[in-house]
Amino acid sequence: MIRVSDLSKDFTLHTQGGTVIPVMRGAALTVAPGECVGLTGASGAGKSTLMRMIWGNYLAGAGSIRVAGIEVVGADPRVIVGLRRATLGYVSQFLRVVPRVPTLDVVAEPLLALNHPAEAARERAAELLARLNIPQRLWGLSPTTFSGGEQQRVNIARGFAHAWPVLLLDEPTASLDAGNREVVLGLIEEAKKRGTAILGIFHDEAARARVCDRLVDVTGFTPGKAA
Ligand SMILES: Nc1ncnc2c1ncn2[C@@H]1O[C@H](COP(=O)(O)OP(=O)(O)OP(=O)(O)O)[C@@H](O)[C@H]1O
Repeated sequence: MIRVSDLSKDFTLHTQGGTVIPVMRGAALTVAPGECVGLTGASGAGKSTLMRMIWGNYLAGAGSIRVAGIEVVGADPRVIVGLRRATLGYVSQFLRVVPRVPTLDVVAEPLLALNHPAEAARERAAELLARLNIPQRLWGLSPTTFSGGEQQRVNIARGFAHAWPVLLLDEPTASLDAGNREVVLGLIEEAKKRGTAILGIFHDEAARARVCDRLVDVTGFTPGKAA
């Protein structure tokens, strides 16, 4: 479902005399349906950069990223938008939302974008919000004023609203209490069972050991540090 091959990336610091920083060389990995692969490597090794290239936010310098058979490197932005709508989900570390949109709609939005009936979309959103212990009195409010942990749980609910066949998870259990962490691990396990291909960054080692089938150390793709 995800196939990365011979991927490289440099950052050019335009505000600092155009300094070019090579951050990735020859990155390669695959994630099969129903599999969860964890990215490891020290801070700064390039885990987030690799994830953002797959998501289509960072441009790759060279190489190939195929998500459900679609080439992401050099893709037209419309292709990326289409891929994200139906195929590729992403739970980032922080929730970014349009202000004033109620939480229930924030979570239902991916389903509404796929033309699911509004009532069914909101039902699914409510089910996830309840499961993630967001009090019902908050559902009608914008999550912009929520606590960090509440925002993260809204983000996770949104990330699991649609059954995206491919899912990117950036520290989904960070800063969650034990009960909510358990809920998130359960959601990940359910997604794997229905065949979702998952690529994740988990600093929570116990969570990683529980849900990941394999680990890929990105240090092997860091220029000058290759094993
Ligand atoms: N937008 C950017 N502009 C310039 N350099 C960047 C940018 N984003 C990341 N980098 C550099 O790329 C390298 C890899 O960073 P990245 O955030 O991918 O590491 P990471 O493995 O996810 O680290 P962490 O575990 O600390 O989140 C670092 O040296 C970082 O400074």
